[in-house]
Amino acid sequence: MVSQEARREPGRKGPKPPIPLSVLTGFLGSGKTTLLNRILKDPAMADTAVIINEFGEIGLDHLFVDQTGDGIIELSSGCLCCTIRGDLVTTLENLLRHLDNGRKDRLTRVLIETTGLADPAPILHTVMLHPYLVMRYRLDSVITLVDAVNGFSTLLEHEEARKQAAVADRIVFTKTDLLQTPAARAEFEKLKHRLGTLNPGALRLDAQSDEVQPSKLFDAGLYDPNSKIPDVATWLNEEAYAANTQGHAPSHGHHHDGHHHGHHHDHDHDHDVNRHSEAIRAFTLATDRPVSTSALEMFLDLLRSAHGPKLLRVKGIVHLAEDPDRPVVIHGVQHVFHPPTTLEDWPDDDRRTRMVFITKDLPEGFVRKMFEAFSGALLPDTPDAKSMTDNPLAISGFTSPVR
Ligand SMILES: Nc1nc2c(ncn2[C@@H]2O[C@H](COP(=O)(O)OP(=O)(O)OP(=O)(O)O)[C@@H](O)[C@H]2O)c(=O)[nH]1
Repeated sequence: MVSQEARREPGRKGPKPPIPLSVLTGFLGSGKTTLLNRILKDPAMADTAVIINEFGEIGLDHLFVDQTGDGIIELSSGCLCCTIRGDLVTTLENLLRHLDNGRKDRLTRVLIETTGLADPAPILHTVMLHPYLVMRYRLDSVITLVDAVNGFSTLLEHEEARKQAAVADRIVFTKTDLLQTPAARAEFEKLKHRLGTLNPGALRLDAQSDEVQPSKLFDAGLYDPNSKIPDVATWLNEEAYAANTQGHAPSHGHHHDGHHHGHHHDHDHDHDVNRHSEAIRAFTLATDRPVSTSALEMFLDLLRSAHGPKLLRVKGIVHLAEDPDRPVVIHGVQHVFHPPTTLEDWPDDDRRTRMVFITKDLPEGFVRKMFEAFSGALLPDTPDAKSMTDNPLAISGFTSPVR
């Protein structure tokens, strides 16, 4: 699987390396087509297949994308995340078929542009859950465009926008050239602060600067094709989560459901920003203690079966008790986890188990307690482990298989 790719020597026979697949998302009018047009001119984008999802009876977006020909595939008459996932599977299969039968020479990456209202998770699931596609494609980056002018109010008002921001590996600010007034710039600061809570680990880029290039947008996955040693530190970016936790005192972790702040424009305090987005949290768990394989499986199984929809994104590297020299990498989007990957070695001296979480309506304390019950204090009758296994709701989670 992917770890084979990391070990592959040029010219050696074996399964073809998986093709990186990225998702370009962002709210309505955030500038997806504009950015796409710009990066498609870059020679690094040659041999990229772009799948554009239209929503509405007559697809128009492809008319505005400059490049024509084989590379652009339009999927219309529905939204990828809802009704036309089958079309996406067929399209991805056809691309492989063309590659395998020689009708297409090279396919270096696939980029899927979603509609502005799409939840990216089901699109990622389409690939992760497909037994063949998951072998031939690997999830590389989720790139989320955020309008610097309207982004703050969009985040406040639209759940889809918050989800798009929360699952991103890259956040690209668009329209920063329009931040002309002090008020607009102050609003932009609030937007950045809010994004820091939703998703502290994503690399931020400005569409108006030269930094928005394929090399910065892509290759955000664990595996850099140019390097044999996976860059786990960059991939997890756990320091960003730590800074985020320190920056937000625990007393701000709760929200006031009974009190809705209808007007949010002139409030800058965390409690006032938005009661909804407070439900999305980003945090990290770490432990020095090796984790047994069964404990890891139970923890993940319970999490994803009982709380799957609340796990917007989970990434981690785990020190297994049974195989301490070969860490296991986990990666999940909601209830769907990639098959865990075993690395041949630790990427650096840090051999702790580390996991980063972006959750919705799932408090950090709950996940932490559960993790401690299964990992740290795994002795059978510690109070935490006991309370977990005594919980009938928790037990029901054990029944579904870990992929
Ligand atoms: N000033 C400025 N305008 C921008 C920028 N990026 C995009 N726009 C403009 O914003 C409008 C919307 O951009 P699009 O690229 O069509 O946005 P989109 O996300 O593809 O839109 P939908 O497909 O409707 O979701 C267009 O008028 C663009 O010219 C930017 O960085 N600065």
